[in-house]
Amino acid sequence: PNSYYMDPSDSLYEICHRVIRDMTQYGVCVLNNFLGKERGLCVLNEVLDMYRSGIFTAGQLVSNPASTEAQTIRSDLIHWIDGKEANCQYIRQLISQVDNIILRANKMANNGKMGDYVINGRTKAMVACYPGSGSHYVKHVDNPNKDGRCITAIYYLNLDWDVKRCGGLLRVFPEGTNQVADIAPIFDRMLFFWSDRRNPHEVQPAYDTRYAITLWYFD
Ligand SMILES: O=C(O)CNC(=O)c1n[nH]c2ccccc2c1=O
Ligand SMILES: [Fe+2]
Repeated sequence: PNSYYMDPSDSLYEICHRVIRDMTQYGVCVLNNFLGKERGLCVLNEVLDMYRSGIFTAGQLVSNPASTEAQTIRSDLIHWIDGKEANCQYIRQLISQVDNIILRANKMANNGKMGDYVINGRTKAMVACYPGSGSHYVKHVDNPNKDGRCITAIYYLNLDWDVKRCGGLLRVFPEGTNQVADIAPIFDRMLFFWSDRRNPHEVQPAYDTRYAITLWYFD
């Protein structure tokens, strides 16, 4: 699915129409320039301040099967927020913007269902940081066993991210095709995909600090 470059003049209607179309056709939707540079930078700065304050919890330790020594690579570091915390006003605005799109798209989609779901809630926001040095996330399905999560929404915050230099590519392996969707975690990019077995995906080793904010919507 070629990603869509948003324009500040895009109406909520147009954005939702695009989300519905891509989710229905590909199960994946990419929106670039989601908040615009200024507000995107405000969100990034809130995340950087959070990270520097050290409240992120240690990610899983993954032993590095490739190497012989028992070197372990720390993978994702995460922190859950509901957006009402202090110094999170721009993250809160991001969350409500995504809520508006999902809930409106849900209404607009045929018979009030996007896919086969009637979305009625979401998780808190998970701020994730891959601290470079090869940190990655092995191929997985977010919701393999019907835990209620149906849409994964990820907002990327990485300025001047060059996958050739920094790695950290998100590769989605949509079920039923040998086509993969390669999504670079570039600044101000918004990504939606079905959370279930239709979209196995992996985060390839990152060699720079890589930030993202994820929301899971459930029915
Ligand atoms: O950052 C990305 O591009 C994709 N990211 C993921 O697929 C992803 N999926 N599930 C998780 C569960 C716990 C902590 C981090 C994660 C995580 O980064
Ligand atoms: Fe995932």
